[in-house]
Amino acid sequence: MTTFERLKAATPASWRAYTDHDFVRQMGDGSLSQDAFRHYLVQDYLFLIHFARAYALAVYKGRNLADMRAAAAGISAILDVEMKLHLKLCGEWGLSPEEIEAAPEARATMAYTRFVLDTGLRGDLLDLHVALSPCIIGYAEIGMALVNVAGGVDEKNPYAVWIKEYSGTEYQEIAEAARANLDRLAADSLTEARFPKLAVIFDQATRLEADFWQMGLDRAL
Ligand SMILES: Cc1ncc(C[n+]2csc(CCO)c2C)c(N)n1
Repeated sequence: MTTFERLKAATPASWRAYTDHDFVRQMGDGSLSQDAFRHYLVQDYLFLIHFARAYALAVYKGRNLADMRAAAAGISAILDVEMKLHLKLCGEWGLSPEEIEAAPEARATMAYTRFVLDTGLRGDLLDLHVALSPCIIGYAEIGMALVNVAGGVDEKNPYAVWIKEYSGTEYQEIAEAARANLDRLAADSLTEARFPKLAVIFDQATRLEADFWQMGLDRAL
C-alpha cells in the first residue's frame, strides 16, 4: 500500500465527506448553482496564491538540492501556468482579474491555507507534503470519479472544462508524482510511531477541503 493509501484508509469518513461532497456531486450532474461555482473560483484563486507560498516553504524545508528543485518547479507550475489557466477560466465565467483581486478572503480559505503553512513551519518536509496531499491527489480522484459517472463528460455540463482539467493526463501525472514523492519522503522519515501524527494532519487537511466545498455552496465569506 502506498503512504497515501494508508493515510486515506486511516481517515475514511473525512475522505468520503470531501470527495463525495454535494458540491462535487452537483458538478458531476451539472446541477450546481453557477453563482456557487463563481464564488468557489474566486476563492480558489486566493487559495492558489497561498499554495505557491507553501511550495516556497517546501524549498526552505528541502533537505537537499533535489527536494529544493522539485519544490521550485511546483512554485513555477502555479505562478506561471496554473494562475494563467485559472484567470482564463474565471474570464469564461464572467469574472474580471480586478474583481478577483479585490475579493475578500473567505474564512474557509484562510483556515485551510494557513493550516497548511503552519503545519509546514512547525514540522518537516513530510508533514508539509502530507498536509498538501489531499488537495493535489484528491482533485485527481474527484476528476476521475466524475468522468466515470455516466461513462464520460457530457459536453452540455457547464462544469465539463473543470472535470476534463482534473481527469486529464497532465493533472493525473502531477498527482502520481505527488504519490511517489510521499513514498520517497516516507521511506526516509516515516516510523510506525509517527504514522498516527501524520494521519491527524491528513485528516485535518481533508476536513478543511470539505469545508472549502461547503464555503462554495453557501457562498460564505
Ligand atoms: C481548494 C483546492 N484544492 C485543490 C486544488 C487542486 N490544486 C492544488 S494545487 C494545484 C496546482 C498544481 O500544482 C491544483 C490544481 C485546488 N485548485 N483547490
